[in-house]
Amino acid sequence: MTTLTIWDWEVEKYPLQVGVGVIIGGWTFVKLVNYFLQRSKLKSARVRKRAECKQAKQVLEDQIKQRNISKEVVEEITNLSLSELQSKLKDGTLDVLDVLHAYQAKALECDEKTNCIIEPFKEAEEWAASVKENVSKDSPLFGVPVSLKENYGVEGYDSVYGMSVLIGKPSHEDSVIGQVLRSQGAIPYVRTNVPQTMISWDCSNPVFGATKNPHDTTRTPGGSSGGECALLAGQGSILGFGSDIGGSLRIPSNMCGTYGFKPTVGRLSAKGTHGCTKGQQIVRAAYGPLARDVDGLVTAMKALLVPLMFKLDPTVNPLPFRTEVFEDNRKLKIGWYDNDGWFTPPPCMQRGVAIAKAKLEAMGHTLVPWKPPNATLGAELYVRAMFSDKCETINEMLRYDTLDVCFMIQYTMANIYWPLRRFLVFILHYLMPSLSTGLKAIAGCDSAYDFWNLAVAAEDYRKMVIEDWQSHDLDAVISPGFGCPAIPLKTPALATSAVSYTTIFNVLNFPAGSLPVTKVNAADTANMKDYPTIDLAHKTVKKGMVGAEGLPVNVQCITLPWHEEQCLRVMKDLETALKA
Ligand SMILES: CCCCCCCC/C=C\CCCCCCCC(N)=O
Repeated sequence: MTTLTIWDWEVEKYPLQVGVGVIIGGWTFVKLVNYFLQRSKLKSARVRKRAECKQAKQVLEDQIKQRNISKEVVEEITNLSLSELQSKLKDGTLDVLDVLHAYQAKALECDEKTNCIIEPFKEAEEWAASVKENVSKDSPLFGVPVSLKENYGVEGYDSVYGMSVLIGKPSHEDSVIGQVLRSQGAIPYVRTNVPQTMISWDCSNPVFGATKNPHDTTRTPGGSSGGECALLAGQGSILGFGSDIGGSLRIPSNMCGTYGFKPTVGRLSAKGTHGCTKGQQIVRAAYGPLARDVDGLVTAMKALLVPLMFKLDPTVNPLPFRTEVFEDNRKLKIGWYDNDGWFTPPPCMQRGVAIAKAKLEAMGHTLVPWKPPNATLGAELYVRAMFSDKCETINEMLRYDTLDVCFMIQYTMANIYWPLRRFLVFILHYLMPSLSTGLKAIAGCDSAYDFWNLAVAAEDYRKMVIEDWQSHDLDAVISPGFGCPAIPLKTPALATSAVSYTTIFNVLNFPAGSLPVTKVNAADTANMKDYPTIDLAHKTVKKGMVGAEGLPVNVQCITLPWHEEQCLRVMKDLETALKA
């Protein structure tokens, strides 16, 4: 009888070992082949998607060339404020199509510099014609071109947010915000870039690449509504719409010197929008406007808070815009803080608050020191909620994908094996306490029981902060716009702790807006010599501040839930005082 030998093994002698070996080897081989096949499928999808979007931009560019619209006209139109543009569209001095064409041209110019646009809407021209035909000139957004963050669903377009697995899965309907905007005469014309997963304050992904800051293209525009703010700051948009689950409307506003407003969750509809944390209900995403001035934010809120939105999405609070609250001129008691005790912002951010405080005081308001108690607990609750599923939803989506640098640190921290995590949490507690807290919190929840307790802890935290706020009889609060101004591309993930200035108002679900107050100056950078470098985040910010002169510095205005109009009123007062 002949003996079957495999690599000198005699099968008859070791049948079990050989059998197990063949099964394990075969399984590994199949898994590996599948892994590489899936990866290459996703790579092809990315290549195809990029090519399609590039082609759509090229088609638009060719149309713009044919239209022969002069650079002067483009500048003239795109330099108008929203209220100027509205009145010229209304009285017919400007035509809806000319305005659209000017913004399309300007948007492509911005994109060339910052890579802020994913793609133009092919139907924009058609939509503009329909507005001219069917929408009254008295409608609040008659003929106003608007840009949309990529996670707003638009029929026929896929919302990918940097996850290749979502390519080729288009939305079947428009978001409610998109529908209301169009009913009010607005014309969506481009969709803008975001960071992979949108759980990052940078703005890059493996599908569309990195968006850059128009003030300094070596720096981040912030995120996750980074494409929107880069476009607004470059005058390529007059009104944009984004989302905010940790500062995504306010962080890029701070980095790009634009205006952003995050309402209470449920004031504006989330229906028809996308994101990978939809199942996480402790800290929910808010949707809101981005603009070039406070009036732009107010116009957008007024245009959206209408019966059509309440009908299309009966889950929102049917509260129309309360103009009497926005226009009230009662003097207010406003709390202020420039350090939350969790992350030390650089001097420019503290100077921004000092400027805002002085301006508001000069207007007759009373400013008192106040900060949300226990910012460390606020940060911990935020991270634990965001990763309460132990990152499984995202892990599943990214299984065969290329990981972007903007999400690499969060991903790695969330996926560390538990014995190593425990060890690192213990060691880092003595070396870098905030990183230790973050690493512990990012482990998420072990059970539904654990998740319920987290929900209770978040509720208790909200109650405690509201009580403290009310015991000081505050109408509003001002704070740094973020933990730092724009830092170099690819470095935000190393300074994630700086998000505590914005994430806290997502945990609390308070309305919060961001507006520019000043720019980084030479004294600010010189004062960095005393800046603490206690951990990686502070070190990253200190390094990032080199050469930061001229970058925008924003402040945040915050009010209690559902007091959007009062928040916008404080922003308006501050803007007026700054411009005086
Ligand atoms: C708030 C404290 C951060 C502790 C640092 C360590 C853990 C990092 C984990 C998650 C941070 C998520 C940052 C989200 C920024 C999201 C902006 C947005 N989409 O609204």
